[in-house]
Amino acid sequence: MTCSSVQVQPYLLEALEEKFTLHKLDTTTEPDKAARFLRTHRDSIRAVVGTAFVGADAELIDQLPNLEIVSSYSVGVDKIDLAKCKEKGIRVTNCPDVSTDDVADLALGLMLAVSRRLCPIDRYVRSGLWSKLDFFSKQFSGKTVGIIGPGNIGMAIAKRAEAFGCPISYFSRSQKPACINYNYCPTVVDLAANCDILVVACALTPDTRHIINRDVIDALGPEGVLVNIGRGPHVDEAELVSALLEGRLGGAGLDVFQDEPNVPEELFKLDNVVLMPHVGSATVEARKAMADLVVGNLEAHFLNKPLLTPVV
Ligand SMILES: O=CC(=O)O
Repeated sequence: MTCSSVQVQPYLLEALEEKFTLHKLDTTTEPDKAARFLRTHRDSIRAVVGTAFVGADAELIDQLPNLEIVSSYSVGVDKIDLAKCKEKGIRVTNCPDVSTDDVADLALGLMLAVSRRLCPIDRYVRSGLWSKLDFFSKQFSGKTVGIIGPGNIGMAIAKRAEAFGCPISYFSRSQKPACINYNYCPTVVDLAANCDILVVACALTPDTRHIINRDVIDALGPEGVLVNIGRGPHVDEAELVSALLEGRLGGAGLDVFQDEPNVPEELFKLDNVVLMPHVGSATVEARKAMADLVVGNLEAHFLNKPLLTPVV
């Protein structure tokens, strides 16, 4: 089995080591080392454990002739070549549901942090500027929240925002019966034009890449806030950065970036932006439950039992 060890809890590594023969592919080291690793282990590897950052692309899959399953320590499976897995009969599992509350909590945290300017005001206090600080911020309660992708996470965000008295609008390809109390917008531009805070909560697919483009940003406007807890490539980052620098967008709360771990440096000097290092699901509780699913899926596969959370 191979495991990308970036951002993996010791708990998961220990469980994998106890139950399987684990080879750790450290993707942060030089490419030569990774190539050597694959040459050494390619024939014995029957399972890959991926993460939200490193999955199994066509190149990796092609190098592993005996690969049977990719068990991802993530909800999103955008780093796995699903078509290739289907074609080769390789099973794929992910970790749905167990981090929904934590990701939704972080989305609300980002909305509150940007609206109430929590980070810059905290910095003023720490630097002894209590009496001089500009402490005014914008109300969050009652603001219209627009959700792109009313799936499990999107609905958990909506439910929390409703408790703050926020009317909810949403965009998805079709109207959802579960969203009967929410306002449906048939396009993302329409949604952006009709909300104060726009949240990206959909899966990353070829259709949703750059779903936040210049037109959407302009429709959200200089008072609008963008929150992204989805994936970096959902947003045209160059457009986002210029809109923020030019004051065409009111603010942003970002947990994900186009080229992680690289964050556009221009954002560092902006007080209306809150930056997180892709940690939506990174609570001890959620990551433990995710680790249990990764191991449970692998055990089920090797015992010929039904997978717990199959994707393919
Ligand atoms: O981004 C995190 C995940 O997909 O679990």
